[in-house]
Amino acid sequence: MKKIVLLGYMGCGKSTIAQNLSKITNIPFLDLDKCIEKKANLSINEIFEQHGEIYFRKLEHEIFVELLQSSENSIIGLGGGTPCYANNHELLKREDVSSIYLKASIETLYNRLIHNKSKRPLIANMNEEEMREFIAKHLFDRSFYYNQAKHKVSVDNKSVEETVQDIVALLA
Ligand SMILES: Nc1ncnc2c1ncn2[C@@H]1O[C@H](COP(=O)(O)OP(=O)(O)O)[C@@H](O)[C@H]1O
Ligand SMILES: O=C(O)C1=C[C@@H](OP(=O)(O)O)[C@@H](O)[C@H](O)C1
Ligand SMILES: [Mg+2]
Repeated sequence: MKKIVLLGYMGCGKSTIAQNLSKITNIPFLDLDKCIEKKANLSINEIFEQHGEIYFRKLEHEIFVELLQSSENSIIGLGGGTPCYANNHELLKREDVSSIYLKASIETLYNRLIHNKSKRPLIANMNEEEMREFIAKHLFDRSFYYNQAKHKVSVDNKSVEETVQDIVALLA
């Protein structure tokens, strides 16, 4: 049983690539954020608003562990913070896990997130200048955890299809 785990900062393409990689490989995909929303019956924003981030991180860890324990092969798209809490980065090293860091530049992340921030509570209320500064510092702080991944794929200036092909080649 193999788990292909996609990780990286908000906006690097985890959810999108997981879905497209699944189409090419016929391996079922799961988006951890979607699994969390289903379990809580709340959106990510509502979980942060009603219960706070610590509650979110606890749920995120519990469901990540649950997904890794299933006997099925799967592709799992993590949330941007998953590797950075509850020692989840240690789970990326498991024998049955192929962990892949989708590495993006600050510019790439900013350009993708500036039009996609409303459902991301950590940046939803930031203006452009605050967001650019936040991403730069937050990515730096988190890079230790992202670099625990077994593999790294740059996503800058690549189409979804090109990134999927990079991952297929990597796993061959
Ligand atoms: N290779 C790519 N090229 C251009 N835009 C992309 C690419 N991959 C993802 N996107 C876009 O970037 C945004 C964030 O993608 P998403 O999959 O939600 O990232 P994550 O799950 O890592 O936060 C979405 O609008 C998505 O359509
Ligand atoms: O970086 C983070 O801490 C988060 C990233 C989000 O997932 P995406 O990376 O899919 O946006 C989601 O888990 C939540 O908003 C927290
Ligand atoms: Mg996502």
